[in-house]
Amino acid sequence: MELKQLVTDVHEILTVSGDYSKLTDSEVYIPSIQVDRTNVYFILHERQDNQVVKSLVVYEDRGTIQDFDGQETLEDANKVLLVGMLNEQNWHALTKRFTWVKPTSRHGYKYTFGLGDRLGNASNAHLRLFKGRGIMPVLSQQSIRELLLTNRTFTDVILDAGWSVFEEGYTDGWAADGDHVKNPHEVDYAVKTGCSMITLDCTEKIHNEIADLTDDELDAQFNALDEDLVTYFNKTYLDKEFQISDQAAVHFSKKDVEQSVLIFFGAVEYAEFIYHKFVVPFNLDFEISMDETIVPTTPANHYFFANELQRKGITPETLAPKFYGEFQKAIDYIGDVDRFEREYVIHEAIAEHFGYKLSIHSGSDKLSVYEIIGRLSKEHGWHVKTAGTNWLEALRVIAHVDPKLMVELYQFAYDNLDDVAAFYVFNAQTDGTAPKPETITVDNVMTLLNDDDARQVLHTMYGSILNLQKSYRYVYRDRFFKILKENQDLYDKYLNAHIAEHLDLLQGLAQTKAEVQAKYEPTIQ
Ligand SMILES: O=C(O)[C@@H](O)[C@H](O)[C@H](O)C(=O)CO
Repeated sequence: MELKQLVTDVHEILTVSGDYSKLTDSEVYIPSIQVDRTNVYFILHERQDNQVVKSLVVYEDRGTIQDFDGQETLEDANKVLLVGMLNEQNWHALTKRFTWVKPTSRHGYKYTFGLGDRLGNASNAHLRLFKGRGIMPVLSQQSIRELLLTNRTFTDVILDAGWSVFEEGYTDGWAADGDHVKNPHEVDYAVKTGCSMITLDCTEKIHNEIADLTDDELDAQFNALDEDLVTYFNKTYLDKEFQISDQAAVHFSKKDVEQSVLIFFGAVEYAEFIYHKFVVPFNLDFEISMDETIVPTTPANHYFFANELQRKGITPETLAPKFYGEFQKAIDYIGDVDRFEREYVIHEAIAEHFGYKLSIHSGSDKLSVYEIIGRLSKEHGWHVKTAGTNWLEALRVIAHVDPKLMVELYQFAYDNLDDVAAFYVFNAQTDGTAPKPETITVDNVMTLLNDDDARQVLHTMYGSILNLQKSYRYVYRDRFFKILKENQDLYDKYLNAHIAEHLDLLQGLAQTKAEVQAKYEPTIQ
């Protein structure tokens, strides 16, 4: 790029008083322009080999610009024009000048939505969709499992999202979720790399095996606890009914008390430990999740958990119970929707009573229940987490642009599904109903992205696909990213339709799955 031309661009920006629509240089990405007195910052988009190459342009006082890392600079009177990469040093320098570029707590935002961008190239499209929607995007939301499988770090994830925030000029606030962190080591890592939020996954502290005990065995284990605990739990809960709202009450039978204690109390104590070690000292936005366990969280379990947390002085920002029915990855809700609604009313009342919001995990594609969640949590707010399904939208681009490659990817994913057996639990893994690869051709490959079982196979196999090597070279990764880079507009269109379906239902802009599908899906065929 021509530095003198960029100085001319800066002067033009400074003279047009905020109306950038007629800027001469079309490589200046208009949403990114920031002017602070006579300092100017923007992202330059240069087209090379059908791809957009992005650079940061800074025009600042000579005395202050030093903390940026420039590849090229040019002096202009008492100013310096600098062109640099979208790297960590430059992002930190920008966050000192524009606080909104940094992730922040969800506290005070009524509706928040986790986007889980596994590839680091979906946030621009997401931000364009979220502008003006009144929902805070948790752009950076990755589980430790995803980091391991994609070979990324929390720093990579935050930087990818943070640069998109700057590029799109998104000043309304965004968050970074260290998702499904399970032990102090992982929490520490999330906190120190700048996550504004953690999701403490209590799975390993939840004793599912208790649910299989007979009544006598349950009773014996409960009564083997120290006497003061047994007395306290019985006195507080046994045969008590807690009226938590006009519509909702929670009653504790003997079994409810004993199961709640033996299944969940260890997790309560663990949450207390993490709270004092990390949440308070680092002023973290705190979510507690118990969704990836085997036993559903009954209303009694949920009330018990929340009440014990409150007794310890802990109010998380959000809490994710395991709701009735199945929230499997990358497909719609499985279960009786009416019963889901009846139980959701009680979970919502418990959350409101204790002062936090419900968090809906594995939220991608749960279009059959979003109208319910949006309606019942409208007053108090909600947090919904997608489960990395932007990856499937990326595969939709591959299927569209290079169907032969997509046929190959599916064959590979299908044949190597054991790779993810230790990471994910899902139907398609076990029931053998996923389409047989020999039935998939370049002509029907697109159907994979709309087939539940095929979606699950592809959704979970991202790590194996991206990291497969032969002779020390990636087999798919480079081709995959090249296609995405060359077709970012198509990818953005798919991303937009996918997430917009969720948001419209949650926001009450549509009432049924069929309605949002009819609205968005014809646009992505
Ligand atoms: O694949 C993952 O580990 C994540 O996408 C995970 O499913 C996600 O963070 C989640 O659980 C959201 O509910």
